[in-house]
Amino acid sequence: MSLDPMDLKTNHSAPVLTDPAPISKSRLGVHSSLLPYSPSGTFPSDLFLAIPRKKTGVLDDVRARSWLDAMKSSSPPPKWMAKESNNEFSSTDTDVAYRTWQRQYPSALTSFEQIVKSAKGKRIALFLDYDGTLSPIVDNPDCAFMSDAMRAVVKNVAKYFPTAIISGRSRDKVYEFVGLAELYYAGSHGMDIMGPGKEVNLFQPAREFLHMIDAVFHSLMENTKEINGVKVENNKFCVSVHYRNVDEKYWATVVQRVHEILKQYPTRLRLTHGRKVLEVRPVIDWDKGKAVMFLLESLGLSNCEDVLPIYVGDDRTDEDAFKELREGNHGYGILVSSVPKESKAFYSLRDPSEVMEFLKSFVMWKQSSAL
Ligand SMILES: O=P(O)(O)OC[C@H]1O[C@H](O[C@H]2O[C@H](CO)[C@@H](O)[C@H](O)[C@H]2O)[C@H](O)[C@@H](O)[C@@H]1O
Repeated sequence: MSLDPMDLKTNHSAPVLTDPAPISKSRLGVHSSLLPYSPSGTFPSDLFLAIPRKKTGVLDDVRARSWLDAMKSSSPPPKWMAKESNNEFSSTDTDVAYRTWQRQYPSALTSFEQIVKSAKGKRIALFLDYDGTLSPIVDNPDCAFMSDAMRAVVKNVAKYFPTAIISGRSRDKVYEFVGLAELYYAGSHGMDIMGPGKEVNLFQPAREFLHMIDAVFHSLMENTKEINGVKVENNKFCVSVHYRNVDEKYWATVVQRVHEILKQYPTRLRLTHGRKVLEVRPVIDWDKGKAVMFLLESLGLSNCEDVLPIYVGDDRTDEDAFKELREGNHGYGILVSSVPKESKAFYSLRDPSEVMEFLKSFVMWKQSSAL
């Protein structure tokens, strides 16, 4: 797995890039998929037009500048610069730092016995993130394929435990990558939930944003098209703007173009920051954590006493699920990371290959306990 520089920082080091005007509490719990979409007010009709921009290229907005800072602070200096300033850690230092970190976030592999002990008499529900968890991080998001071996293991594990894939990707895209009809899928960071079988929509809390997100996707495509390396991905209820392949000197331009679009929707859309990606999302009180709780409820597994939910993920958006489980004293979050970082998870795994080992262990444990 390629090491993502973003991992070198803790989750708390970068600002949270959210819109300041969250949805009102009165809408909490309301299935807004049941509400009609109203294109009034904040939805400009001329979004497909390129937006006139300043010639200077200097970021003129505090918020846009803080986005850029977050992108930069989550990337290490180039190797030559690190060497010159004597900043380069030896691999021994890195190993020591990782082992020290593991005291706080023990390996889920070495703690496997402990995990299954606490699962005794309980029903386990598995929640798996996709990118960086089931598939390695790669330069081209369209080529983030999971291995056949991983697919076989996920298929096996789903025979014994209800299993859901929770991803920032569109549900269709992640379904296409995973290809297992027997799973639950929550795409768009949990905003598009489907049950096993063919097209069983369970919940789409951001349905009213569908047209807006689509328009923003096209505007972002238009407004970033001349920036080399940018990739805009339509995730149905959110949009990803990837800058992994953009020269760092153009990151400010990426931010500026995203900001130009986003400021048209000051109360409707917000920006979050993932692994070399900016993500435009609706302002609704919904995230991967809420999706997990929704799925547990739908599965009739929301009784904490006899259910052990386990969530495996690598990204900031997975922290919402870790937090939900930790605060509800409800199962375990497992962070996938090959470098130390702060998390609400309980355990850790280094990379997707360790995730595969962990899932295999579950299958073996279940098979042996059925003998
Ligand atoms: O919730 P996830 O399943 O982890 O999805 C999060 C984002 O993953 C993808 O982007 C990331 O993986 C790409 C492929 O390895 C990588 O090129 C990119 O830099 C990463 O940010 C996906 O493309 C995004 O849409 C997801 O939101």
